[in-house]
Amino acid sequence: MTTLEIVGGRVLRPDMTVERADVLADQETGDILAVGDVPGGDETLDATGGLVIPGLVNAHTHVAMALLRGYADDKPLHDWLREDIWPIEGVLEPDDVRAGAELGLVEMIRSGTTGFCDMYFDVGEIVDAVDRAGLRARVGYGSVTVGKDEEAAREELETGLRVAQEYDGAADGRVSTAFMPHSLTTVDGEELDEFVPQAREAGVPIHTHANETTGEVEPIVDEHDERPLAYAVGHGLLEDRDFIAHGTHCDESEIELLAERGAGVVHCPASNMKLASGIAPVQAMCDAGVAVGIGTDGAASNNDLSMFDELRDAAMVGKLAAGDASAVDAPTAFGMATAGSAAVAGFDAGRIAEGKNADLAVVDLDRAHLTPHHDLVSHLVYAVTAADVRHTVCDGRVLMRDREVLTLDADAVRETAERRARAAVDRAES
Ligand SMILES: N[C@@H](CCSC[C@H]1O[C@@H](n2cnc3c(=O)[nH]cnc32)[C@H](O)[C@@H]1O)C(=O)O
Ligand SMILES: [Zn+2]
Repeated sequence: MTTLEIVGGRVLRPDMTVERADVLADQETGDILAVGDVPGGDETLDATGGLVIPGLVNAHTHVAMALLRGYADDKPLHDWLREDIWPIEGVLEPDDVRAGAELGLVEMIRSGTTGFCDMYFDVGEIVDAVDRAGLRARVGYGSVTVGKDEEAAREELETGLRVAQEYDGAADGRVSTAFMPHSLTTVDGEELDEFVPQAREAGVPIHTHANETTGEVEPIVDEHDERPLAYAVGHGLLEDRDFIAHGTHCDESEIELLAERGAGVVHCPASNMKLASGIAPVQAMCDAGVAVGIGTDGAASNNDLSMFDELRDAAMVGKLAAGDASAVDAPTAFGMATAGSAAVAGFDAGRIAEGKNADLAVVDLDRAHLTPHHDLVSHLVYAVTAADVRHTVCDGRVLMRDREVLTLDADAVRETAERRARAAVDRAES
């Protein structure tokens, strides 16, 4: 057994209290062995002046879209996808997806994110990048069938199933998968009826975008005379390991349905604000007992992958939505982005406790904007930024030490991404 010891810092415990403690991780199993007074480890990380926190879990993103950051802004979802994003995604090559994924992974490691859920294409490239970068991920192929002929539509869904089976357990078990029909309006009900049972048989959960905009809710209500999430249940979705992205426009009956069935929701506040999609009723979901996590969505609708920005957005917009300054308080927000997101993703992470995955980050507290230390959970949600993250660890392995990313060559990743992004834009616009 080789061990990693994180020494000299304070530790955020699962009950959101902070104590002076060291953490010992087993680097073979990737689990936390002990928190408190621990024996010396084979490898040491210095956390003096820092706070050891569970690594953040970005429960819904499209990591390779880092390549499209700033490519198309200031439009609503429908136009943004159809006029800009889908056309340029149509010219992306597997090496572009790899370059975008690596760029996004560097940004995640730098901002203390240790796990994420991803929906995209060329998933093999993403899995390879995750394997080398050292993070934990649940990945899938986003199947879109709208506007496609029958054969192409079937191919999309078959690819989704094949990808979910092929990569489950990859990267020494750090990669898991899901079947990912893109949304309730871009895949139709009969297609779900045929493919959802096959995903169940394969034993993978199902992840889809749902109720993101009113433009996605209205057609389903008009055509089927039921709310989208009731429609989803009618087509075999929303079992307890399943999770939806957004849930921006959920009424009371849908919140109840999610709670009853145990399906998760990933709140993406920045994307919802930027595309003016709406404001998710997050406090009401939490009150009803819905499993809620937080995600950034892709960097083209955010425009960054820092979960610290997302935490602040989630707390702020949650208060506005509820008309109540006590809604989505700091411990609730931080819990959603760690244990909440981990539960939605199906990761045994999100808490610093014995037996949990050793997925964590160390935040430097000795900074003017984090002074004084009245309440460190408040700082994590309202004041910490990505640049305050000093070390990042996943599965007991150090991915970033003293702000240096160890698993990817951050400069080379940035140069390749810049070059490939330019070439992709030239192809898309020629
Ligand atoms: N199989 C499809 C790709 C689907 S991947 C998932 C898709 O979701 C898109 N996407 C990104 N953000 C959002 C969002 O907020 N709502 C819906 N779709 C999004 C993303 O651009 C990508 O096209 C194909 O080959 O074209
Ligand atoms: Zn999305």
